[in-house]
Amino acid sequence: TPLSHSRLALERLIPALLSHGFCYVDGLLGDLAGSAVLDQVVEMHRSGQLQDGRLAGSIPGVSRKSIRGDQIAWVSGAERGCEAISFLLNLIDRLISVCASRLGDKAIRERSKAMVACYPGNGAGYVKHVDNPNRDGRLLSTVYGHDGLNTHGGVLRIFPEGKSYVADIKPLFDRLLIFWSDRRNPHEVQPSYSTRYAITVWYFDSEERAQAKKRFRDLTVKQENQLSRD
Ligand SMILES: Cn1c(O)c(C(=O)NCC(=O)O)c(=O)c2ccccc21
Ligand SMILES: [Mn+2]
Repeated sequence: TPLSHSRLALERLIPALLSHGFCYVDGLLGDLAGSAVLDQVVEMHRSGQLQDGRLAGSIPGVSRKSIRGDQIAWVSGAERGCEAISFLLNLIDRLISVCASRLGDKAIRERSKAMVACYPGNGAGYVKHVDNPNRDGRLLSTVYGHDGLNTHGGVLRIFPEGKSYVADIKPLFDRLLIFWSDRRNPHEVQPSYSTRYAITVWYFDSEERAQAKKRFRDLTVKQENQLSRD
């Protein structure tokens, strides 16, 4: 029920985010809805809707599979066959909106589309990175995992900035992880030896997002001016 979800947010998520910078909850949707989401993601994978993750700059002679095996698709939730994913996104939206007002003076008015990701279990993972290293507006990363119960590898390891410990979080079925997207949370996906599914949504800090858009506009204008002078 919605009440229990907002209480969950208040009692669990907010204190953890403020003290550790990340937090996960298990059993977010429950078995029935959780399985429906997993079924829709598996069907997207089976029907070839997930494409190879782009390489930053393709390295000649190195086969893509060896570096990046993740396959992704961006969904709004309105697509046919994404009804359960849409239900998940609405629930996460509600959770985040309850959190937003209590995470300092952050206004969260927009989010990314959902990135449906699959690691095919060939040992591929994702190198250590920060989601938002340069103030692109992303405030919170949410990762909804539903790996099969037998997870071989594929652990998400977070290296909380300035802390002496790391956090190893398995993408278990119906688990939602939330963490600050900025430099506080460098993280990696360790090599996965079984098919690993996850849905990621990023929530924007409206102020930071507006400034990032302005910087990008100024940069574009500057480049156009430079081009017209060349
Ligand atoms: C496929 N994939 C990712 O898995 C993560 C990521 O950090 N995942 C964490 C996780 O799945 O636990 C990313 O951050 C990411 C960023 C851009 C493109 C693809 C990406
Ligand atoms: Mn990431």
